Amino acid sequence: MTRILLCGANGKMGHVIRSCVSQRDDMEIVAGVDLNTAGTEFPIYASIDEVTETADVIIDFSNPALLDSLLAYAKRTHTPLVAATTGYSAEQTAAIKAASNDVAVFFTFNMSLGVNLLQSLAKQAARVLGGQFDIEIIEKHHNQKVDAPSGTAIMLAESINEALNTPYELVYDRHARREKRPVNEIGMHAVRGGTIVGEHEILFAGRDEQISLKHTATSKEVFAVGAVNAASFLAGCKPGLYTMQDLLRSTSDEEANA
Ligand SMILES: NC(=O)C1=CN([C@@H]2O[C@H](COP(=O)(O)OP(=O)(O)OC[C@H]3O[C@@H](n4cnc5c(N)ncnc54)[C@H](OP(=O)(O)O)[C@@H]3O)[C@@H](O)[C@H]2O)C=CC1
Ligand SMILES: O=C(O)C1=N[C@H](C(=O)O)C[C@H](O)C1
Repeated sequence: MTRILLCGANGKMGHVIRSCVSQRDDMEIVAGVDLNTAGTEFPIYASIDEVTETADVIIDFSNPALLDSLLAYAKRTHTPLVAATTGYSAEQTAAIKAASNDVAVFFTFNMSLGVNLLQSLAKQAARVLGGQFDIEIIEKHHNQKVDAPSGTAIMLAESINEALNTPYELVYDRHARREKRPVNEIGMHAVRGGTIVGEHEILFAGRDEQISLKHTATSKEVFAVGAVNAASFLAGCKPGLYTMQDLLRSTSDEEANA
């Protein structure tokens, strides 16, 4: 039985993770961390330092404000961490990666299978079209989202830059500019409204032709299933930085050996 410590346990994703775990007989949530400690079937603490239960893995869908104590706890207790929160500064992202020297960390800004494929398709398109087509990333999310642009949009832009010979500049705001668009930039656009779960489109716009790559999530379950599978994979892993690619590889290895 894999024992989970769930950070952000009373948030939107926290509730979907709880429902997802309740449908599995190989996992249980032993404790939670959240600013809202309203009681449930397991104890929820306001601070991670108050947690007394031992867990095999942490799943974090909370807020960047928790990061320092979260990483300290994971390292101190040698508990692998599935890091799913977004909105980090560059320094915080570097701290997550550095923590993986001491403890297993699964880090991605998007737990869905489809976005993982979108990332490689975007890289492939950028290799062919870079320097000729303008690249714009448009993401759409619900009106409760606090960070912009989304972590996924940043992750997609970084993947595109890995594929290009010279990285493009990420441009977040053109409202004060009075100049034509140079080709070596990626325009980043965040739309917020209603209950949109999550949409990411990469537009490659060339002369008289356009290619659009797009992923739409229609429920938060796609993220929860990915995170719970990642937790099951990560529990017991040695220190290191793990991504969706590692999870997919382990799943296909298991299928091949079955
Ligand atoms: N990687 C992925 O695939 C996905 C990532 N996410 C990311 O996960 C995060 C959570 O999303 P969502 O569930 O929608 O957000 P919510 O705001 O609904 O949930 C976050 C929860 O964390 C709590 N919280 C805030 N600050 C702290 C803190 N310092 N310590 C402990 N708990 C805290 C919040 O409490 P309170 O409400 O009182 O502030 C809230 O209950 C976001 O960053 C989001 O972008 C979301 C979906 C998919
Ligand atoms: O806040 C959300 O809801 C989501 N956040 C993630 C992000 O910022 O990329 C992933 C997903 O699109 C949902």
